Amino acid sequence: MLYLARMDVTFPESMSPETKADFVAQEKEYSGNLQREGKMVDIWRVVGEYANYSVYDVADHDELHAVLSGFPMYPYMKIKVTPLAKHPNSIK
Ligand SMILES: O=C(O)C[C@H]1C=CC(=O)O1
Repeated sequence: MLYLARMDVTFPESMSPETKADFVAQEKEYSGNLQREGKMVDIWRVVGEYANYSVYDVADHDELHAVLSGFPMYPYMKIKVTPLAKHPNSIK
């Protein structure tokens, strides 16, 4: 099943730059692994915001929840998920 997720990240103002940098590095590794596994199909930055749109190809809602809640930044994210179905006009 395909899902579109929008993730907005907000760190507490009290978080140190070192801790933020550590989260960014952990996130990059986790995200890279998901992409290599084919579970994250794409990820795009929302221009001007600390947010992304990303597309997931996973078995079901439960697997998506496991993937999303595994992000190191998960406690600092607001996530909105939209399930995707094939559009009848798609030529792919
Ligand atoms: O930079 C971000 O958008 C936050 C984070 C969420 C997924 C990911 O790969 O990075």
